[in-house]
Amino acid sequence: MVFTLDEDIEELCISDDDCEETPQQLLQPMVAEHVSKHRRKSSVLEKFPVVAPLNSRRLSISVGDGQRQGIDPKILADFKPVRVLGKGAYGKVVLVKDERTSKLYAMKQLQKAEIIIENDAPHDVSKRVERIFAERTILSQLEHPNVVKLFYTFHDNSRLYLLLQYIPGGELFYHLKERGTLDEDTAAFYAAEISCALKFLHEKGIVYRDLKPENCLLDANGHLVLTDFGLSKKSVDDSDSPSSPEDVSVLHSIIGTPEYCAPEILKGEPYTRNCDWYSLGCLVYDMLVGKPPYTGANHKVILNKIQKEKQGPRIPYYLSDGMKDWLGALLKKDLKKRWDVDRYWAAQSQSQQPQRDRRKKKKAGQERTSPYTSHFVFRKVNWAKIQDGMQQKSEQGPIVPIITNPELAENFDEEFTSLPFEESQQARDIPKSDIFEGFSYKASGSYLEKYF
Ligand SMILES: Nc1ncnc2c1ncn2[C@@H]1O[C@H](COP(=O)(O)OP(=O)(O)OP(=O)(O)O)[C@@H](O)[C@H]1O
Repeated sequence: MVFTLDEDIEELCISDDDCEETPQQLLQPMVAEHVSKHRRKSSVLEKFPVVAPLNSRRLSISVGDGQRQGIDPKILADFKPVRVLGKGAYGKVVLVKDERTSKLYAMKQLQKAEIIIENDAPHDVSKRVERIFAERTILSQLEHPNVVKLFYTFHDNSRLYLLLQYIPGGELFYHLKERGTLDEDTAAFYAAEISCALKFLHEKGIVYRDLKPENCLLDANGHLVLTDFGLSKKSVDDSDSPSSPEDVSVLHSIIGTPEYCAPEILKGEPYTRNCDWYSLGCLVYDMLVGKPPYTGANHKVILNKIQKEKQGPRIPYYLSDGMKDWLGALLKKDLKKRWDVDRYWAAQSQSQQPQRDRRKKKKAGQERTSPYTSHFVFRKVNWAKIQDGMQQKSEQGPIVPIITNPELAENFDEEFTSLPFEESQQARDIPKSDIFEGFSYKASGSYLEKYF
């Protein structure tokens, strides 16, 4: 499945003024103290109008509103707010406690008035609504140890609410601030857990598209959990052939954080699920070096920098040869030369390989056909254990968050936890809108029992 981005990307020209660093500076090793001082948040997705694709339809929602379905809908009064955990484009994420069961959840609140902006073109509004429904629908269909779980959704006159599994270890990069950079084995550990989550999503036809530090949380045992599916896309089929005519132009959208974004997306070209592997390369580069390969305030600046490099970013000399090789294979700016991880995930016997692949291999072309999971950087990784969830259940990760009391949200930034949550209770009513009808959802009884 190939997607395109229809963002208003202006004509892009290479200008020296846009570049903030020389290649030499890029290659300099960074002292941990320096890195931690300079580590910053990647840019937050702004609310900006989007143009709906010609043939876009609102995602069909299989589960109706609670009342209509008789599913015992939740209401806001069922939950006591405990602390603010974070902020997003349309509202806050608040740690809440179920008044009846005392269970903790992360409640993502989205303000309807921020979504339905008066004077906005109707298709812009419907595009935003579509994304919100997509997050709810996609999450309700997923069950993976490295993907956040969704338990309930509901709405009232002013807001939409997603009741998510509370991930108490906070953002991975919160811990990185204290450490500066990670060693290669630790980075490979997180890379492997993210890879399993991405592979799982891709197999379900979902492109995540928003891999960035803020969306990588640590659970109580130090395992990585992906959150925020507000930009992910589910395709009708999961084929990856760019030549399929109905594939192109299907999904148009805006990507929020340019630093971790694949060049084809920044250029507004068709893209595939492979864009997630480029983002993983950027994220791991950031873990090891202290910043992503290309930084800049907007798409144009970053794209200028990418275009200056022939193949991909220069990788610091102090990384091992194995890590340089792995990063280089994922950070190829040309989609055709980038490692097609989904395709070459594990070793295949000769007979399993399509005729086409074998011919390519003989020609020793640019495309990498070696199995991803057997790469040298993953030599200490037990893939089977991650994939069946045993590692996440029975072993601790390399960074174990300190949690004396989960209600204290000790691993979240004070910038958020110090915010009064009362403030987050004020929101403008949108009484007469039925655009959000069908949003409410409750996970199955067995699912709820399994995870609580
Ligand atoms: N399940 C969770 N458990 C704990 N904290 C969470 C959870 N989900 C989100 N957070 C915190 O809240 C922050 C914002 O959440 P999220 O990214 O889902 O919101 P968003 O509105 O989609 O943000 P954005 O506009 O950046 O896409 C996260 O970076 C994280 O720190």
